Amino acid sequence: KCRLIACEEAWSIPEVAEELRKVARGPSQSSDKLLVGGIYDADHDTTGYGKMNFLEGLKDIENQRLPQMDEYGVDMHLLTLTAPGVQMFDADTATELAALSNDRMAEICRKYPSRFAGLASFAPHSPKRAAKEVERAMTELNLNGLVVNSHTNGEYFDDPKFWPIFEAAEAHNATIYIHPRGPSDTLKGPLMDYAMDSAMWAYGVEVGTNMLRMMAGGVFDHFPNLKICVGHMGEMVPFFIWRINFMNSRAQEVGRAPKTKRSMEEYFKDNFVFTTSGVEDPLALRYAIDRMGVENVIWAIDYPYQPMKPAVDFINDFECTDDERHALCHGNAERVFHIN
Ligand SMILES: COc1cc(C(=O)O)cc(C(=O)O)c1
Ligand SMILES: [Mn+2]
Repeated sequence: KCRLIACEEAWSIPEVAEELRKVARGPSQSSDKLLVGGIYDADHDTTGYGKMNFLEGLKDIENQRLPQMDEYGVDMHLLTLTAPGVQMFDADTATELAALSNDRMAEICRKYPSRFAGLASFAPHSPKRAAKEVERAMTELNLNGLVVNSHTNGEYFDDPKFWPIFEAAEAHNATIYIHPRGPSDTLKGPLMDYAMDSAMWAYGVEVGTNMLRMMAGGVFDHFPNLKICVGHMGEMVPFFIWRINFMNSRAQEVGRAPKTKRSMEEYFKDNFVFTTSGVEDPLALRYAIDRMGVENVIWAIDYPYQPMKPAVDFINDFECTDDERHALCHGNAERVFHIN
């Protein structure tokens, strides 16, 4: 039996849930408010999200999560503070709750060192304090990397204001997992109907847009050793990478896009890894492995938003070599997230 480490596993704490409940009742116009209302203010839910009641599963470790991990043979969950994390709060509240969440996460990892690892949160809208939290998380708390939920207040990671965070991440060999959230105010336009604001479509557009802005904006020329992880089979980028590369190269030639030292394909291959979270499609996985290299592909469940058993069956039934299985199921995760 292959060791199974699931690498996009959502979790939350009561203090963050309570703060999100206040956001749900507040004036925010963020596209995330639908989901936040449905999950954290479900008794007032007007959006239908609440019917899927994820909140118990998010806060739980011992009652459901661990027993299911035992039942289905999942050795570890790499925990992340679930989207939108602390990014809808003011910078001070966000900084405080990120630290509290990281402390709680570290406690769980200390209590169950062979079952849980964790990605630390930070407040991107307070970059200097975020860089300090990165250092604390990676040294004092001994956590396994970082997680952030794409944009903050509509700003993307090609903006140099965020670069102190990348400096700290690079210095501590901390991979940053860029997880989705609803589309920013400038992106959301036609995405707000038919439930397209959610994981069905806009989540991928939001993260994919952030990824391309980073690659085309030259972030990896400034931070050549920065490692980014994304979920959902690479947020559509692996399928589109030929066209992205061709059109960006042409844009650079005619001066429409800034010159970069390396190509979009090279940045995606060298500075990104991605997980299978929420895309349980064997053909998509086989393409991703063959196109981007198996060392860049990591198995994940996306619990509790995806049920655990189908995601385990998906990877156990996937046709691959022993080396590929080793890489997908735990080898890549151990390397990228420093898991023993
Ligand atoms: C933060 O809330 C989420 C909701 C869902 C969903 O299935 O509705 C999926 C994800 C996710 O893909 O991580 C996150
Ligand atoms: Mn997720």
